[in-house]
Order: sequence, then C-alpha cells, then structure tokens
Amino acid sequence: MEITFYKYQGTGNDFVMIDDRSEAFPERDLALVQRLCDRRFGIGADGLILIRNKQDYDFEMIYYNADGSQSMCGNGARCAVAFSKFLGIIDQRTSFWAIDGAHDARMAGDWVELGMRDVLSLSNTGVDFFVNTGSPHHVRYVENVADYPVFEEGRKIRYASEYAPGGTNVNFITPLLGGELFVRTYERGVENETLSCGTGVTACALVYGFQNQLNEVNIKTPGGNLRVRFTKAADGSFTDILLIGPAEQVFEGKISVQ
Ligand SMILES: N[C@H](CCC[C@H](N)C(=O)O)C(=O)O
Repeated sequence: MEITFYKYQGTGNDFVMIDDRSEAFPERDLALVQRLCDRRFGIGADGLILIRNKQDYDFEMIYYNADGSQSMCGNGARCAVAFSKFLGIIDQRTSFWAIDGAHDARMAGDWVELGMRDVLSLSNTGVDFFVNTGSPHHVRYVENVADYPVFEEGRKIRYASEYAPGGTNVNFITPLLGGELFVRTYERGVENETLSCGTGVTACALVYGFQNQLNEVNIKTPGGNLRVRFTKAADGSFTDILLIGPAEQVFEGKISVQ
C-alpha cells in the first residue's frame, strides 16, 4: 500500500497528516501507526492524524500518539485545521469533530485560533494540579524548568498509581518576568518530552490564570510560543478557551508499506 502524507508541525510538536476521506487507512492497525511515527524506521512524528468526513461537520480528526493510543491533541488540531484549508475542505473558519467532541477554529494568517472544549474544574493533587483539557494533564510548578529533569520526573508521575491505568501527561512550569509562562511537557503516548503540548499549555494557562486572575496567558515552550485565552466563570469552570499558535506544513511524501 502506498500512502501519501503531509508532515506538519505546531511549535515543534510534529505529526504525520493523512487525507483519509476515502477511509482507506487501516485505522485499527496500530503497528502501522507506530511504524509511520518511528523516527528511525518510519517518517517520524509525535503523532499521526487522519482527516475524515463527518456528517454535520467540515471534517473529523482522528489523532494517534506515536504508540498508537488515541486522545485529543491541541497542536495536532491546529495542524488539522491548516491541513484542511490546504486541502480546500475549509476556508477561514471551521467546525470539526475530534475525540472530545466538536471544536470551532479559524485561520489567523499562519496561526490558528482553536476553540477548546469547556473545562468544568481544576483539581489539586498534593501541591500540584490536575486538569483535563481534552487530554489529562498534571501540572507542577518548578524553580527553573529550563534545567529540570523533565523526562525522569515526568515519567514517574505519568506512571504513578494515582493515574493508573490510563496515565497522564505531565507539565512543568516556571513563571517568567512579564507574566509569561515557560512550560516543558512529558507526553503520554509519546513517552518522552515533546517540544510543546497544546492541551498541556492550555492546562497550564488555566492553572496560572486561575491563581493570578488572568484570562490570557502567553506561554513559551522549547518549540515556540503559544497564547491561551479563556473566560473564568464564578463556579470555577472555564469557557471560551482559545489555543492560539502556528501550524506549518514541512513536507509532502509518499511511503510504501506492506
Ligand atoms: N499525548 C496526549 C495527546 C497529545 C497531546 C499533545 N500533543 C497536544 O498538543 O495536545 C495524550 O495522550 O493525552
């Protein structure tokens, strides 16, 4: 089977994107997903995204982590919107379907403004925080995230019994001067630090915004800068959440697989 794919990246979180409106891709073949995401034996990516038709929506995005597990992916969703524009499925605005439900988004030049699902509440876990922004996120403040052992410490929390059996993503944050946050993330399903995590920076922005009476947070990640806007309700919930950032097509390719 020959597969035409497009490689996209959103602040260094990278994805194999496939126009699968023909539904030819074997969506249960997780070994194939793992192979395509393998950085030595395949194309190489943090995840793989299928674009499919969906009644009542412009498209559906099906996201796989590199290990074949599925979740919502904020950076991947931004790339899916840019890819759908490239394919001519959408123009400037869209409503699409993902594993956590419907999302609205709009193109803003090379950036994408992605509507995230409402978040009902943050929770405390020890001195840390937990919030689900379409995928689960543990959030920990650290003294200097630039020098922090993200892989080692992130892995411990990801596999902690409190999160069994599904696990969680893990974000470490250090506030910078000027109200910006520096975030580094250990990602479940990639089982490593990624250069950024969209649902992760959204989780961090909600935690920081809640504590500092903000409704917009600029986030620095090793892969680039993102912005998160939201409305805090009196009941502790968050609505009108926007994840704003770039999405770039890096290259197009074909790959033959058995
Ligand atoms: N690894 C995450 C999904 C991808 C999240 C990340 N790539 C993003 O941009 O949101 C999980 O399994 O929950």
